[in-house]
Amino acid sequence: MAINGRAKRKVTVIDALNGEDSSDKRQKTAEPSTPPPINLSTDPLHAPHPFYKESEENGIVLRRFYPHEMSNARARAYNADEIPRPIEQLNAALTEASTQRAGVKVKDAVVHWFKWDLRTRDNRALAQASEMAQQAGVPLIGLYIVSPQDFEAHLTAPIRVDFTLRTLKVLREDLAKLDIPLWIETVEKRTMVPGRIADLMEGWGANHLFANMEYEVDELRREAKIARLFASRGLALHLAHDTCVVPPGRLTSGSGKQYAVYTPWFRAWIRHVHENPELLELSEPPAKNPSSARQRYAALFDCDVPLAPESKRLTPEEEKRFRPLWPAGEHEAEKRLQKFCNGDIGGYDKHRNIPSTPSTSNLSVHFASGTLSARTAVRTARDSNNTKRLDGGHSGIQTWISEVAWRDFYKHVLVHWPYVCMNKPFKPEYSNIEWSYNQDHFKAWTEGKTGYPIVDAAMRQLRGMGWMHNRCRMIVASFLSKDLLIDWRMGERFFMEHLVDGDFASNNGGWGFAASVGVDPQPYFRVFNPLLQSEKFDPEGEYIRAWVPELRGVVGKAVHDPYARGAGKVAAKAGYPRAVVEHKGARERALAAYKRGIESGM
Ligand SMILES: Cc1cc2nc3c(=O)[nH]c(=O)nc-3n(C[C@H](O)[C@H](O)[C@H](O)COP(=O)(O)OP(=O)(O)OC[C@H]3O[C@@H](n4cnc5c(N)ncnc54)[C@H](O)[C@@H]3O)c2cc1C
Repeated sequence: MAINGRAKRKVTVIDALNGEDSSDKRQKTAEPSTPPPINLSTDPLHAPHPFYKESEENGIVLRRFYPHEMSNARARAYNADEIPRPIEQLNAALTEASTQRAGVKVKDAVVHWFKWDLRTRDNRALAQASEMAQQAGVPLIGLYIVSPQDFEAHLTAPIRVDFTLRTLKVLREDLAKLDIPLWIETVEKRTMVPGRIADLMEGWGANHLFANMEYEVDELRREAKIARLFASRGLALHLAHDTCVVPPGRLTSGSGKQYAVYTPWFRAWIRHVHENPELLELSEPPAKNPSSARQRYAALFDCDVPLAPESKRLTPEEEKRFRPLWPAGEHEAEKRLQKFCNGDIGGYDKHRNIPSTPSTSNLSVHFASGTLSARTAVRTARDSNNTKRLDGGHSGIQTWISEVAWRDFYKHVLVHWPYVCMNKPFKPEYSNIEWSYNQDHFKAWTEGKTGYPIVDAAMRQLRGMGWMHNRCRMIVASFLSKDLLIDWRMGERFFMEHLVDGDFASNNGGWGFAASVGVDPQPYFRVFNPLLQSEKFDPEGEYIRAWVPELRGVVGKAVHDPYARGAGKVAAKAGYPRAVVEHKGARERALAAYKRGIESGM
């Protein structure tokens, strides 16, 4: 299936280099123990960005897995269509294999590869796999690969890994009721995943593999590799669009360009869904396997869900704290969605910015893990409205649907501007800002000890729950990148390492917005004042007192700024820190640094 296709391409840099694309080469050679060599070529497309050392030394570019930070020229070459995007490379691989794929006969079984689509209901590729299996009268097999190196490379938080493994248990049980086995296997080296899947398929006598698309760069490149490998081994790979309501690449402006601004994009999104109602049609869950599957694939039904890799394991205390907060599996997602659509969605537009009230859906973990599809969510919300239009009727429902659409938006961005997935900001010139790497300040931020109560409450919520309210995500991201002038990518990384709902596109998009380096961002000269944000969105200080016990004894509005509002003694006695920076001065410093960086012309 070709998507995001482009009729005609200019002569590309790749062509000019006789097919040598350093990023592809990296995929073939990168072994985590030996970082890829630094190419200090003077060719601007291959030379690193002048600040590449800072990004490596501060854990932003993981050299165990990836090459150095690319030059701005290389990012711009993607924008100028001079370097093929990973999605285009995947489409090319799928197109190359299309004739061969069409000729592949169904043999003994059909396989669905679960990734971040851990559900049986409304799962596009799973439904297609089931249909093929049914038509051929053969069993369907589920497959899940645990890839510890992907967890490392993608900074997957232990709480997210734990949620995933618990979800796999639910999924395995649900599939078993349909006599469908779920085979779960750990593959230590991520470069070995394609070959291992092919081996498993051959071992099971299965020729067809179905999977849903993932839009991050590593995954697109891996799938391109699988498409080619499968073609060489007489197997067939089928990919479906599932995670977004509108598949990436479908929405373009009047002049044929991808949208980089949300509002017109959202109007186009609404129009497109109204014109293509099938986008909100739900897929059938898989059908029951023939009972012979139980004998034939008996060993696959015995498969255990493994423990998390050691570096991603929760402590017993964390397990006790987190697990009741985040019940796993698609049934929980369904329950939560129904409850929200029958209740809080009504006041969502009014209350969603108040972090002390449970007014948002708390469904992000389910969207991120694929225990809930965005289609089901939008459709359920729409059906609880008094109109079939997504932009009509109840304003709480409309607003919620428009928030779910942000998730689509950031995935569309990722596909068209893939270098955002390679540690580059959407606007390459924002790479030239001279960030601070002050470790004391960064530590104070991560620990919720900056002396700014709203920031500290939010960071402690993140550590305490593995989740943070959206308003607070914006406040702490702005504080890190502007008040502390710390490289926003350190914050982006810290979020991924701690969020139960960590999703690359939404996290990167959110950081890009708040740090003013992303697509459709806050202008850089708009710097959140943490005190004003605190007074506006937590007027009574309930959120602050819930998460910062040192300030529970502070009465009234002093809780927003205890040392400046006469509550210094209480705060100091309870051990609450003084502000690490003074906001007004920090703001001036940030404005100057942003301006200098943008105007530096690198
Ligand atoms: C700096 C920053 C980092 C973020 N990192 C992530 C992340 O890693 N994973 C993640 O899912 N969301 C992220 N978000 C978006 C948003 O904060 C969360 O989706 C939201 O707080 C989740 O709570 P909820 O499910 O109750 O949301 P609701 O308010 O109920 O919204 C419903 C759903 O819409 C989507 N959504 C809502 N707001 C946004 C948004 N601004 N961008 C993208 N999708 C949105 C989410 O899937 C969410 O579950 C980030 C935002 C910022 C500012």
